[in-house]
Amino acid sequence: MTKRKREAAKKGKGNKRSTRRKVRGKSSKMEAYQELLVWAKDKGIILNGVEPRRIPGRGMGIMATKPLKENQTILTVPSNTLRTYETVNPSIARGLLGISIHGLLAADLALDPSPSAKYRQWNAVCPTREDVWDSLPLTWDHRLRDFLPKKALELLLKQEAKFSKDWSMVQQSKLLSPRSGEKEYERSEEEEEGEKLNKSITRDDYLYAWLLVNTRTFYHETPKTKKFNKEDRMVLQPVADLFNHTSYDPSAEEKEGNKKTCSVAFSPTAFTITTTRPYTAGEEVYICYGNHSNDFLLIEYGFLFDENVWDEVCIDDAILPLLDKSQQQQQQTSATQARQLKKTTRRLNERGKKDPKSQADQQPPKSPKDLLEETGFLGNYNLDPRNPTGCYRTQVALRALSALPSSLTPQEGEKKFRVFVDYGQDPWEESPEEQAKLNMLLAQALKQWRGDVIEKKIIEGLDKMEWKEGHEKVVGRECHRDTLLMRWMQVRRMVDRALEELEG
Ligand SMILES: C[S@@+](CC[C@H](N)C(=O)[O-])C[C@H]1O[C@@H](n2cnc3c(N)ncnc32)[C@H](O)[C@@H]1O
Repeated sequence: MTKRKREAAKKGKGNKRSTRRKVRGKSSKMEAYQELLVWAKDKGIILNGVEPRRIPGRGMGIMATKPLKENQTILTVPSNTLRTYETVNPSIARGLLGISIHGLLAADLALDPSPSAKYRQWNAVCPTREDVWDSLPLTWDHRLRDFLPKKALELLLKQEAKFSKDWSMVQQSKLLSPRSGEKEYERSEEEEEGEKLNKSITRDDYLYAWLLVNTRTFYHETPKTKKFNKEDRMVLQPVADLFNHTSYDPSAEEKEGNKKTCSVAFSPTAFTITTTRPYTAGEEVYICYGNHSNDFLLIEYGFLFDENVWDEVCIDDAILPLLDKSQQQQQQTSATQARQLKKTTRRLNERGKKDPKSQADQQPPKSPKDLLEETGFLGNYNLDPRNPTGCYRTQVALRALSALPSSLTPQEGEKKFRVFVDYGQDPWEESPEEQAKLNMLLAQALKQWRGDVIEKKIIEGLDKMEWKEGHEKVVGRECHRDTLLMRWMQVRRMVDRALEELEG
């Protein structure tokens, strides 16, 4: 990878999607959103001082067209315009009993051309299949999964399992199979409706619809949806789904770029979006999809923030090798001790004496890993901008690693560790040297991880791939690898910040 490209990736440039989108049929998109406005007005959707616009790098978004005050309702979407499980074509709903609501809405989008025609203006402003394939890792070459951070990979595998379940229900339903032979009897209206479905959809057609639903639905709780699992209480909302996401840090009111978003509310009659601060004309108006890390935003929404106060990175791959190593050492020590004890016992037996050690004393001492497993603290260690030197679980793991070797007996070590975990007191705090040792332990683990994994395995690994599209050694698309590289630059930044704190 050239220096220029790497710099571009670092700065978050080189995003194919934004460049291509700017070039692709600008005027047709302009018309599309204007048509959407006419359509929305006709449906009773009220926009007050805001309009959809193309935003470079973010597809469509919502802009203030005039100065807005705080607490101003800027969008009202009547409930009867929502696409819900109840608006799904009845033959699809009947054919997919038991599927998730997500899967059902996706089937409706992919299979039913008549509501698609009804929502033509809305469909026209949705991201294209190419946009979705550029940005969402579920569609990427599987070999790139080796280059995803641990949490991102876990999320992706869960998402894939959900998708596969829904797709296999669609495949097993009769909705895709062509009917054999003409029916002799007169068909009912519903059967005729069913006949109109687009039955030849492929996995990719369904995946596109499924990912559109994934990125555009809103939580919707009504007396009827309350009987569903939380994740099934979802609806699609035309126009409201054009709001982009921003994060907000309530603890840093004055921080630049830290914008309050709008509030979203729903009643039995409508969804409303209301400003929570003033906006100037021409400013993009965001909502907040939740306090999400960049791994989450990447897998679920297909983008990364440059600065994200809710970001975090899992450092299990830095900490778990330390725990494994200390467990191996522990096992070796225990084996040596057991051999010595056996010898002593044999000698005592030969002399007709009893072994003075009780059975309890012969139990091998617990390793830090055993202790963490026993107390529910094994794994899920994270760094985040709010806790640059590791989350509470990381602090627990460091204490388990330090307690045993630094105490006279394993029992004493375990007691010290349990004072921290069970009683919330920190014996390490009393001694600056001990505190410094904990910091050093973490700093060493992070440096090793940065060198061996982030630099060598990931960044060099991505670099080694041929960066020219179409070359046989290429894995995935250039924009996919750029995104991965960008993510790892962010991870490395978080690690460096932690090292500054730990060593500074
Ligand atoms: C609910 S839609 C918002 C409208 C969308 N931009 C569009 O063109 O239709 C969610 C998608 O918008 C994009 N998006 C939302 N917030 C973004 C942001 N802050 N930066 C970049 N892309 C964003 C992502 O592609 C995400 O999957």
